[in-house]
Amino acid sequence: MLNSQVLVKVPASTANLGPGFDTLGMALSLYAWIEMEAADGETAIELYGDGLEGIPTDKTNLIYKVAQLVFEEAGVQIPELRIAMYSDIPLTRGLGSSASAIVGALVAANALAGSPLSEDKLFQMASALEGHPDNVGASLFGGIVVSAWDGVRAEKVRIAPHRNLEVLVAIPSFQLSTEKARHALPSKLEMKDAVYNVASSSLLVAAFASGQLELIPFAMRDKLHQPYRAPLVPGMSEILEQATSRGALGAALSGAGPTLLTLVDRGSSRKAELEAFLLQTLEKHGIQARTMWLSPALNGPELSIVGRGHSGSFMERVKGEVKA
Ligand SMILES: Nc1ncnc2c1ncn2[C@@H]1O[C@H](COP(=O)(O)OP(=O)(O)O)[C@@H](O)[C@H]1O
Ligand SMILES: N[C@@H](CCOP(=O)(O)O)C(=O)O
Repeated sequence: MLNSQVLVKVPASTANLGPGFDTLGMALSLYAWIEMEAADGETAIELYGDGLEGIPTDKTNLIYKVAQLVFEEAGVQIPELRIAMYSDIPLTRGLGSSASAIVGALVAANALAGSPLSEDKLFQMASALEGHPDNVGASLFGGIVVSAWDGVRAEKVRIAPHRNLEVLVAIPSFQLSTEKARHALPSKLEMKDAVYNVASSSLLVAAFASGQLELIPFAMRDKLHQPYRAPLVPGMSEILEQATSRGALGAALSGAGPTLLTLVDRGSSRKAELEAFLLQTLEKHGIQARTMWLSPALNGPELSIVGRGHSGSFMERVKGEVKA
């Protein structure tokens, strides 16, 4: 049965976590909301929130296009849509905004069509659309997600994050597209660097799975992508080298950057020192940034079916002021 109007809250994500390039992802407590319904007239797309300038509000919009792929797959026709989106996830900063938009659109459109597609099917579609499964896996399943995609099929295992894990991100004011940061990568690697990353990434996954947070400083090191991306983010090398001596369990470029991510023990007494270190180091290199304390998000998308005759505005529903 088709639903009339749906609202989806979807988490941001951090990909790679250092050595797990295109493989590891963690959902973060920073969210985007997408509301979708069949439009009476022409398609209308409303964007709320800061920093969404430049995102198209016509049928070239990513959310609209992804929704149509779901309808095609499901064999239903809903060509005209009303879409509203509000997002706290900064765009093009390495916090998975595109993955959140894709996952939110897939889940919303599937719900609108009466949920004909399985969660696994949505994961396969999301991985193919994003081109790598790490961000979309985290946004879709929540927690820490280890995934592998061979270009045809993606498989994943979800790990519940340790309750003491906290996340501090430093988000530079400049944008860096994933596409540009992927172009900085070499086409060939030394065998010793590949071995280093297989070892680090495997150890990191085992540390997360077994709750051995004390292994994170050793395991969260990378020679596969971060050294090549460091010139794109002034101050990054210094932060990655020194963060563990300033109170972090580990530090990494978040996704393709430019955001820098540190994992922190929730009970640490050195949080203020670490935060100041991140901001001062970036500032020393001429980079304005803001910090945010986040937690791993334990769940993937939260879906509400907005009943007919509902009252209130989209933003009131986002803020939970109106019961959907
Ligand atoms: N809600 C959205 N609606 C439409 N397009 C979006 C939305 N969110 C992100 N995008 C697209 O994704 C791009 C950012 O993706 P990307 O470069 O991978 O960075 P990141 O995913 O790290 O924020 C934006 O420039 C925009 O084109
Ligand atoms: N594994 C990808 C992750 C990109 O993440 P994003 O949040 O920057 O889109 C990569 O490192 O290129």
